Amino acid sequence: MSETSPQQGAESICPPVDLSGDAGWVPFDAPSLVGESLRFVSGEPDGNRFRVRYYRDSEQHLHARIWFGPETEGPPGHAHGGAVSAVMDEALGLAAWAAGYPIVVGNLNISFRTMLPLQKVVTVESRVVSAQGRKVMVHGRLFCGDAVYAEGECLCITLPGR
Ligand SMILES: CCCCCCCC(=O)SCCNC(=O)CCNC(=O)[C@H](O)C(C)(C)COP(=O)(O)OP(=O)(O)OC[C@H]1O[C@@H](n2cnc3c(N)ncnc32)[C@H](O)[C@@H]1OP(=O)(O)O
Repeated sequence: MSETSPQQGAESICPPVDLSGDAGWVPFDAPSLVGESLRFVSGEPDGNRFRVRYYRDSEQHLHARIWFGPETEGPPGHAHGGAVSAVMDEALGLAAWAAGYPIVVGNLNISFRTMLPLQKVVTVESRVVSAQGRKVMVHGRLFCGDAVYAEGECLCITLPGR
């Protein structure tokens, strides 16, 4: 018979982090646009996985301020590539929605440029670069200061009837 020690299942919650936006950014309410379904990345705003806030700038481009917590670990002390990809999938897909295109992601190419240390606040910036027929291309970059951690090219496909 196994017993649970007091430490097990009682992982401590990391302290609050500053996810405030740049001057001129306006908070973007993703659930009011796409519903409450974005729980995988955005669902635990005070947890130890991801903490995310979305903003739009004066040109309506979507930005995400994101903290990668200890539960996103891949290589020791650094974020898992899947965690980075999940963030890019959500942020770049949401950028298309925010631009007026009801889409799902059809193809996502990520270049991992630099290993991302855990418990760091970074930014994802995005641009809808083209829209032809049902295909909407969104480019994005995950960075902090001069350090670029990942770049993404996201082909979004509009859903008929939405
Ligand atoms: C709610 C807010 C969510 C925002 C953040 C979350 C983003 C996500 O994670 S979405 C979930 C992950 N994505 C998915 O599950 C999508 C799964 N795939 C599908 O459902 C379908 O393949 C779908 C809808 C993308 C396309 O299928 P379908 O509607 O039959 O369209 P289809 O005719 O195949 O393709 C339409 C056009 O897109 C192109 N296309 C589709 N997929 C791709 C692809 N992977 N690569 C290149 N081109 C593609 C086709 O070539 C076609 O082009 P054209 O019009 O020039 O002939």
